[in-house]
Amino acid sequence: MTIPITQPEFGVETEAEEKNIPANETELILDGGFLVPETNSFGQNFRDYDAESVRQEGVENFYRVNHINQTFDFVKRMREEYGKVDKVEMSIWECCELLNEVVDESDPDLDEPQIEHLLQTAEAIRKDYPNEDWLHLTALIHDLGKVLLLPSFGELPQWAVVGDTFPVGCAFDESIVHHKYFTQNEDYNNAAYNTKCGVYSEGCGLNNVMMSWGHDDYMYLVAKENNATLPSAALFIVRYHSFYALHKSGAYKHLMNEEDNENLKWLQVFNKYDLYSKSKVRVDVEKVKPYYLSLIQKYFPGKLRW
Ligand SMILES: O[C@H]1[C@H](O)[C@@H](O)[C@H](O)[C@@H](O)[C@H]1O
Ligand SMILES: [Fe+2]
Ligand SMILES: [Fe+2]
Repeated sequence: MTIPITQPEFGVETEAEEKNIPANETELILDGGFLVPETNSFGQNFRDYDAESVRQEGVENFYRVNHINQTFDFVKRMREEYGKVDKVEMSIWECCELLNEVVDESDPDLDEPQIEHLLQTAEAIRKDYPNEDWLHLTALIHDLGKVLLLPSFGELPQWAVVGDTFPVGCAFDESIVHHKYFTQNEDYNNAAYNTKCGVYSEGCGLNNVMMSWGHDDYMYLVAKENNATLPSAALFIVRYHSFYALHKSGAYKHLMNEEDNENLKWLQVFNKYDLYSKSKVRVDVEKVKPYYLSLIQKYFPGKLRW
C-alpha cells in the first residue's frame, strides 16, 4: 500500500517572524501554529545539558556511562538479539500502557509518565497536521521502545535504552552531548572506527549505518518485523528521532542518501513537537483513546511480536 504524503512547506517564514515578534519576548510560534514554550517545566531552556538543575548531575552521569559502553560490537550484538522479536506478544496500545512503568534518566526536560509524553506529542502534531494521520500515530509510538527497560524485555540498563543516539563505527562528532566521555570508549582509539567515514562510505545511506543501541532502533525493528504499513518517513522518524547530532546540528550528512534527505524534512517537523510539547498539561487519555485505536488498527496487526 502506498500512502500519499503532502509535503509541508519548509523554510517558510514563521508567524512570529511575519509579525516581527522578538523570540525572547514571547513564546515562539512555529510554522504549524504550534506555540513553543520558552522554558521547560523546571524553568530552564530545553536541552540545556549544563544548566544547574535537579536533573543535571544525573543526566551527565547517564551520558558518561552511555558514551563509554556504546561500542560497535555492543550494538551489533543487540541488533541481532532484538531483531528476533521473540520476547513478548502484545498490541501497540498495551505497550503504551506498559510504558507508564518507565522512567527516563536521560531527559532534562521531562519527569511525567511516558504515556503523557506520547499523547502530548501526538495531540500537538495532530492539531497542526490534521490530515497526516500517519504522523499522529508515529508520535504515539515513537518512544515505545523504552519498554526495553522492563524485565520481560531483558531489563536493559538506561544507557542502552534512552538518550540521544549517534553512529558507531566512525568518529564520534563533537556536537554530541557530553562528547568528552567518548575518550573512554574502546572504539575511540580504534583506527578502523575513528575516521570521518570509518567502516562506511560517503552517501551510503543511514540504513547502512549502525546507530548506538536504544529505543529508536528497537521500535523501528519491531515495526518492520511486524509489517507495519506506515510510510517510510514514519519509520525514519521512529528510527532517528534521538539522532540530534544529525537533525539539530547537521553532522553526519556525508553518510546520507537522497531518500534520507527527503525523510529528514519530516523528522525536523516531528522534532519540534517531540521536544516542546513536554509540559505539565495532562491529556485526557480515555477521551482520545478511540481515535488512536483506529489508527493502530489501520497500520498495525492486532498483536505484534516484540
Ligand atoms: O532524553 C531524551 C529521551 O530519552 C528521548 O526519548 C530521546 O528521544 C532523546 O533523544 C533523549 O535525549
Ligand atoms: Fe525518544
Ligand atoms: Fe519523545
